[in-house]
Amino acid sequence: MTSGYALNTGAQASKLIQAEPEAIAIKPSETALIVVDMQNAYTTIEGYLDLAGFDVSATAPVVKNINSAIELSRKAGIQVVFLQNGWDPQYVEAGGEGSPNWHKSNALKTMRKHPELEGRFLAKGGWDYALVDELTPQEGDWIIPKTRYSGFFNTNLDSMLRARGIRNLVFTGIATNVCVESTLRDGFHLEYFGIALSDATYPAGPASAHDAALKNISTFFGWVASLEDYQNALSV
Ligand SMILES: C/C(=C/NC(N)=O)C(=O)O
Repeated sequence: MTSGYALNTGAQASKLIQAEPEAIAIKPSETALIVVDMQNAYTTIEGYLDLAGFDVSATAPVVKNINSAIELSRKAGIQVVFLQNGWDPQYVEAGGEGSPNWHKSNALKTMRKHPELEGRFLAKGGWDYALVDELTPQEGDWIIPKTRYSGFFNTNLDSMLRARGIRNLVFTGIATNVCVESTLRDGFHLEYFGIALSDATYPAGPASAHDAALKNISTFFGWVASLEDYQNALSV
């Protein structure tokens, strides 16, 4: 009798990704592409990061590279996972003064400083919260809402990955030094192998913040590859 569910038999060939500090082998069925917070807030002029004073002028090539990574992943049978950051429109999920998030979130701080922006940043249902038009999830992709920097914190991400035997996480998205790094680090502590794509990620802050985050990842928490490295591995 067939149950209608596909079992992961583990018979798939490994793909070798050239990466820093060394090449890493992944099986597509045991790998997910994590697309971190590709929302208007982080990517688009007039979004949160832009209005809070961060430079988002060079995000277009990153969006294009993420699109390529998504298409390559879907073709290879790699699960695509969109993370989406934000809170309910009343900001209850953001935490009040008793939460460090209330004190450190530049979105909340900017809205407090400019009351005319109140309710605009990262509120579920709004334009700022929405994923960018260029990266629309398709059937079979997962969308995981989150309320803090790490995609593992207070979400179902770990159990959803674990249930499918997924052990490797390829990271794209914004920001390299905040939500990408936070999620990759939490993944490391949960025994996931994290690989950040250097040209499919973008910082909140200067290029040096991007470089430092990638250096930290390749030295302590995971691996760093380029989109081309990912493409080359999957095409073999
Ligand atoms: C600065 C920031 C980064 N978020 C992210 N997606 O990396 C924020 O959410 O305030």
